[in-house]
Amino acid sequence: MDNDIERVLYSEETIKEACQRLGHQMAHDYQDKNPIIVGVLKGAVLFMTDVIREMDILAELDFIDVSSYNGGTASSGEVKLVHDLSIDVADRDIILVEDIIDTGRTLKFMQDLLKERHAHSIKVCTLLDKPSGRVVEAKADYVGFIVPNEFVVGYGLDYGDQYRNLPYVGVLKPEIYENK
Ligand SMILES: O=P(O)(O)OC[C@H]1O[C@H](OP(=O)(O)OP(=O)(O)O)[C@H](O)[C@@H]1O
Ligand SMILES: Nc1nc2[nH]cnc2c(=O)[nH]1
Repeated sequence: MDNDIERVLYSEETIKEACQRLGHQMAHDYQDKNPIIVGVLKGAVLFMTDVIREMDILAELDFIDVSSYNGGTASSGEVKLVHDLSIDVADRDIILVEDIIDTGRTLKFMQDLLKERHAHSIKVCTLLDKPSGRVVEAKADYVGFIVPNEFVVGYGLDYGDQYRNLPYVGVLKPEIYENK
């Protein structure tokens, strides 16, 4: 799998430092609020499990599965709810945890859903933010890294549902796409 990577953008060590920074900041901001921390499947799984270990506060965890990339490098433009939350979010403080914000469509979809369900507050923590990809307005409150306009994989992020288990974030060799 390592052989398919052209360039590492964020190493394991760099990601660990970002998880500590973001986790400590959120723990400070959410002390005594008992937030619901919502991981967005599947991409945010690795980031979510690492960042919550840096948060020494009471919190509930939940997951939502939404998808719009169909395995390729371009957004289909249509966000689908694959699996819903299990906790009622009404009057609760929500932290959405994402691996990446690119076009912003996924985040907007989830924010609209949580607002409809009367969440008390909604904040967003993302490992990666790609502002150059935006199609709709979307902003995160806690950001690990601003990424260049490239399709990245690893640490939860996939290409064709592969590469999620790489411990770092990188860019694939061009021939991997060409051979598909
Ligand atoms: O800002 P956007 O352009 O909407 O892209 C961001 C979303 O794309 C990826 O999810 P994807 O739909 O690929 O599902 P996955 O997490 O299961 O891989 C990623 O995990 C984000 O949720
Ligand atoms: N794997 C991956 N998924 C994405 N979803 C939105 N942008 C990206 C990206 O750069 N890489």
